[in-house]
Amino acid sequence: MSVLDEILDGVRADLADRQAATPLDQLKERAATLPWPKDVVAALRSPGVQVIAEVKRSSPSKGALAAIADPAALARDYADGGACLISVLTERRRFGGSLDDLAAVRAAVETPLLRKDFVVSSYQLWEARVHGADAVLLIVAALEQAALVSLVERAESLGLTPLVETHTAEEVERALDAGATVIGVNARDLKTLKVDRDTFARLAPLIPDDRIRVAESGVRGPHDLLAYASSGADAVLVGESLVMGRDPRGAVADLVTAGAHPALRDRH
Ligand SMILES: O=P(O)(O)OC[C@@H](O)[C@@H](O)c1c[nH]c2ccccc12
Repeated sequence: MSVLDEILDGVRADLADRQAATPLDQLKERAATLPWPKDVVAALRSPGVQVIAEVKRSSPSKGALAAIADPAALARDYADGGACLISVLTERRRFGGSLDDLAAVRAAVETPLLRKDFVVSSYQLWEARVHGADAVLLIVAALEQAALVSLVERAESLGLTPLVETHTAEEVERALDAGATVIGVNARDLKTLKVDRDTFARLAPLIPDDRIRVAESGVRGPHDLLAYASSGADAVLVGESLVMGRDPRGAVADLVTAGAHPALRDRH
């Protein structure tokens, strides 16, 4: 069984518990009282390379990364540093996250938020909405094509922008067939956890210019952002190097400054 399969088993078990505790109708009623989600596509289309900063306590590859006692405070640092989108891991077993983290971050910042989890059911889209997300991650490798297509459509109908994550040429094809506007290329293979920073450069040419290309994982600092930018990235998604550093606000600001270099402007 791959790491991804193991994660998905745990995700489904936790999901079943939450579904037993909170009926879908209750989530729908709460969602109806909330403002419409923010326009994440517009935020990602701003000039230059945008920075997506991630709140992540641990990972299957490295174990514990950072305690993050106060995710809201970290998110405020990310927002002050100029992040265009904040990703909040909500998976509990391997990443140490929760929907409470997402809600706490929502209460603290105006920046658009991404629910980062292993979404396998539309119930999780409603949860994302109710806890303040504007975007959701959909991982192609975790979903049958029919499920991917319906989750993309359902997310959009709830006002949530799907970030559709790929790792191979075939997965890019599936993301495009599913109608994804925002396509992520993860340098990390979720089946083996290996990182290959060349993955983005290989797959980016397969993604048409009218889509938004997000390079995910492995960004250690501005030089990695610039390398991804030269291969066509519109945004980079950064976790580990931000949560492990002493100055997350400064680290985001340095990335934002690199991404705002005049040579990288007006890519769209
Ligand atoms: O911590 P990094 O190497 O900067 O990577 C961030 C992000 O790309 C990574 O957390 C991630 C990418 N895709 C995922 C899917 C699920 C969980 C986590 C992820």
